[in-house]
Amino acid sequence: MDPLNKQKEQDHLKSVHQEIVQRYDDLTEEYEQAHTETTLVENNYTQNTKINTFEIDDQMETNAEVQQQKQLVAKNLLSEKILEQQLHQLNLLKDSPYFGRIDINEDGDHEKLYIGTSSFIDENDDFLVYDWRAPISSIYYNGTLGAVTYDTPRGKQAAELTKKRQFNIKNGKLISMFDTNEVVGDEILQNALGQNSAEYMQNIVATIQQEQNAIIRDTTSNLLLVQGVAGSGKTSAILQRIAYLLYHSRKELSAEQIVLFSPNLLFSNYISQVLPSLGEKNMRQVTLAEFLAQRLQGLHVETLFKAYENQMTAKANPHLATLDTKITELTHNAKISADFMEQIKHYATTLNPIDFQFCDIILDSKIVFSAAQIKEFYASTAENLAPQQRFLETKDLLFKALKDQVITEMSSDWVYDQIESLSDSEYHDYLIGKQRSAFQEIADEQAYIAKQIVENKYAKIYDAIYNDFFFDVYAQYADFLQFVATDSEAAPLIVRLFNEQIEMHKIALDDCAPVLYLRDLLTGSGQNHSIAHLFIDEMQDYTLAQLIYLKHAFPNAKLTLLGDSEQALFNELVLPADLLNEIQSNLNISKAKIVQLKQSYRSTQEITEFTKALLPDGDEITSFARNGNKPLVIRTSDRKNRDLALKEQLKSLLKKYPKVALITRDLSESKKLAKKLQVNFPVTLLKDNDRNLPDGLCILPIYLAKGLEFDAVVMTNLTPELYQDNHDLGILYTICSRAMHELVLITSADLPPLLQKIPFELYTSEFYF
Ligand SMILES: Nc1ncnc2c1ncn2[C@@H]1O[C@H](COP(=O)(O)OP(=O)(O)OP(=O)(O)O)[C@@H](O)[C@H]1O
Repeated sequence: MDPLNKQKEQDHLKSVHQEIVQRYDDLTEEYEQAHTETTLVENNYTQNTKINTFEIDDQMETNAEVQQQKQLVAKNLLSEKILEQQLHQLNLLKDSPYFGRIDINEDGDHEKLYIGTSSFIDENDDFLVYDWRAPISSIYYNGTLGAVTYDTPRGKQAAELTKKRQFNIKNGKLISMFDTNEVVGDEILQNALGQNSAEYMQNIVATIQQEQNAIIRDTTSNLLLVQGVAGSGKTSAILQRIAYLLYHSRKELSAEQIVLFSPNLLFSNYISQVLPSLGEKNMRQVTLAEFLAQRLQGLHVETLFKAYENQMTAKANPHLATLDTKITELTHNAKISADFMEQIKHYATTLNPIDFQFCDIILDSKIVFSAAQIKEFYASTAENLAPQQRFLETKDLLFKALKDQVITEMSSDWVYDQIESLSDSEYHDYLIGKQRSAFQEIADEQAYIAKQIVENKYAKIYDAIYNDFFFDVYAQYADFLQFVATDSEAAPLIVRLFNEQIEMHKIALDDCAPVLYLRDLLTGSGQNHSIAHLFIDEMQDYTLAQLIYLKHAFPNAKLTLLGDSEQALFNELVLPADLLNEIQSNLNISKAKIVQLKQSYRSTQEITEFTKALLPDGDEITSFARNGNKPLVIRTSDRKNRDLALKEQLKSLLKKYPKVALITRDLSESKKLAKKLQVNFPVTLLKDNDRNLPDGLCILPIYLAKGLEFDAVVMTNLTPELYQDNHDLGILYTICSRAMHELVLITSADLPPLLQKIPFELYTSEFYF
């Protein structure tokens, strides 16, 4: 780079930086002032609310004053919030005002535009920095030098791109810069990818690649299916996409209207800093286990991890399979299918009122409303209504009946006796919030208290009606199981197994989506209409039944689903195009689009070439030209030597890297290894409720490593017995592809069949005999 150019850029940076610092200081002052003012008004407001409100005139006046104060506090808080947000953005800009520059000729005008995480406009209304999400900034990501176009509200605008420059700026200092003709040049990307693994995922705003940009800037698809190979930036791209959508639809969309389903809690925490680093608030995050547990309160919901562990144990010990495991296996494929959900729908819409599984509403062992009575209420509603409307009307009838019951009971003797026995202070407690003048006579006052006493007695019944406790969805689902399996000899066994689990307050994962769907369809509950975008990461781990339920639960949400079928641990592998068709038709979505990402960024070229070779169609994956050591495959004569080799490798890797992971196929193996190694190393054994990924050696089962990455990954006990079929391939591929810089595999003397097909030149061999 010409030193003169560098000097010019340094001077430019200095002046922009100064302006940002100045604005930051001014705004901090403004913020502090606003904060003091809010505290003052708030104090004033609490004083005012303490004013005696007994006299009616005073009360009216105070009310008006309080309202005014309240509005003032709300207004001040809002402007404080806005200032806080601006300060946060300026703080990010202070550190690195921009990362790119584009020079364009547009209709004869020559312009230099600097691109950063948010816009910065000076006092003359000139853009010193353009937000990376501004339409014109797309040229930085998409364009090579020459003729380019970008979107404007008036349609496409043509321009000529004459220069594209990238900067590496830290703490307001220019570290390096490059001119490039590529989409986004290699040097900066090389630099970003060569770093050590960090506690939190970094944003990729400066180096977004063209194919990722297509995902980020898509605003028209109702279903965007991203199928990308391991490490291709799927997660990175969707987090950038969320930031983009928030910018693009600033007025209609807030972070609270976006939900991301993440694979585990470690992952949720790992990605939690990306949006704040882009100046945006985090979306809501939830794991499937959390979501289901929240909707099936009172039951212990089987997690995906538990189901996987059970599968692993069953596979390792086929001779131990019980009748229940066999039934579970037998019904698994049916229960996770779209057909099953369709049958639920059909059952729910054609259900005869007689078969509705209502249950008694009981208070202190006495039936308040019997199941038969509730059935009658249901039967009295209009037949032509949908079941959920009839259910809601039944609920209304129950509320009305309860109200009548309260009125009847108000004048009963026990209520009268209770009022008589009240102390003065208890009596007055019942009248809190009421004006003396509200009652004409003492009898009115007593009736008012009587109503409260009876209402208190029936509060639990009110809750029970409100929460639909008069409907037994589990009994209903058992009835449905009986109904769908009538032809099968196994029907009674299937129903028995489900009922037994419910009695033990447990539910199998396969039953969750169908049960919830049935409940929602019959009761009209469970739908959240306010969510505008639903993102599902690691979608290959979701069943079609679960996706159908999620679409039902968030009916207004646009879907972005991302995954890699090669990393399927829990389900069968499906080809991307088939997946799109299947999802689109079953979820009934128009405007669907699939984007495939083939370039892998996470690992060194050597590691990617190795992992590619594991897959039957691995040729489609492109590795990124960042070099390192070839993966090391150590063949050992026995378990003792495996352990020796493992310790030696871990010792040397821990000297080189902050984050080293020993990834296993299941939790029991992780536990065994942790026990064995903790004598020699500080070890962290990670479990499914852990959130933090500490430095040093982590031992974890593969399902917890989903979506994560480590400087070095080690696998041991790779024996031909354990790694042979396609299911094991998913496990092996997912583990290997977590490695950024080093990969070590410790095997038995005989290589497992899955490794035998890898060309020798793709790895270094060592022997430990
Ligand atoms: N354009 C990019 N610029 C810089 N780094 C990138 C880019 N794209 C991806 N990366 C890096 O590559 C790594 C993998 O990205 P990410 O985790 O988003 O991939 P993924 O497709 O979700 O992976 P997996 O499916 O294997 O979990 C991360 O370290 C990410 O920062």
